[in-house]
Amino acid sequence: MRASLLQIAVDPEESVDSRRRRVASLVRGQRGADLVVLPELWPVGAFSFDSFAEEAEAVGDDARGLAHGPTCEAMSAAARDARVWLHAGSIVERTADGRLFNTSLVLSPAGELVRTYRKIHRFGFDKGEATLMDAGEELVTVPLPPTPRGPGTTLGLATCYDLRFPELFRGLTDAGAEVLVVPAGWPARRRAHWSLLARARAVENQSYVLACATAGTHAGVEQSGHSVVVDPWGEVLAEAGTGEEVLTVELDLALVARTREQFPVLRDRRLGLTAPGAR
Ligand SMILES: NC(=O)CCC(=O)C(=O)O
Repeated sequence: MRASLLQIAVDPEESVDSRRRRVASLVRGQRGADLVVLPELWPVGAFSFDSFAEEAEAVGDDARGLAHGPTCEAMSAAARDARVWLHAGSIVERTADGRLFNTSLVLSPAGELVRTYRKIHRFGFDKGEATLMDAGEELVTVPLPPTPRGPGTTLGLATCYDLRFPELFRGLTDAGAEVLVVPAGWPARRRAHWSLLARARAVENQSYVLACATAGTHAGVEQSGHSVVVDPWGEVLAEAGTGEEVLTVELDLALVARTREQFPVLRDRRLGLTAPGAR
């Protein structure tokens, strides 16, 4: 499977509208890839808390006749034109009852919104995202069908701060995920954590990790960049620098099963142990 990660620069000089148009054209340029991945909250910026409410968008539902917001519309058209599966990163979703979520969108090569994932672990402790948004409650996997180039696979979805919670990734692995996709807006000052955790999640789950971050500086927070693709053995297949960049990588999907068979660490788990006296 050919995957392209688009590490998008989010800077205050560019309006949300023009970034949306620019990113749509970058996605259109990825024809030939099977899967394209964008970062977390790239339209508005993951740390632009003051703009969350203003830039919040509806997530539509064709079956119920509910219109899509502008990012979903633009990404749907771009996925269709490029004929790629598109993990369009995340947007600020506003629900009909006015709540906000950090919601990832997965679109098919026909431009159909097939799944959404609402970020489960909100970042900010008692500030920012953690106070402005509601938390998702559901683990999400997305089956991708085989292509003329190779077999199908199952994506497991997580977003940025989720990377610090191994139990979420183990849940995705138990649900069949083989390729863990992590859009992020990760600050440069914690870049060492980002790289370490992306490799850790790949090694412990014997899965590919596609971790796609933003570049640039917004709301005074310099972004890490360093999007990275890690294989199930923990090898870094490709890593971006700090600027806007496209990483294109060929994934040998059979390596997931081979690694799990040859080094069956997942089979050796001891579940249900408790400390003496624990209730
Ligand atoms: N947008 C985020 O979730 C940021 C996470 C982060 O900065 C960290 O975990 O460190």
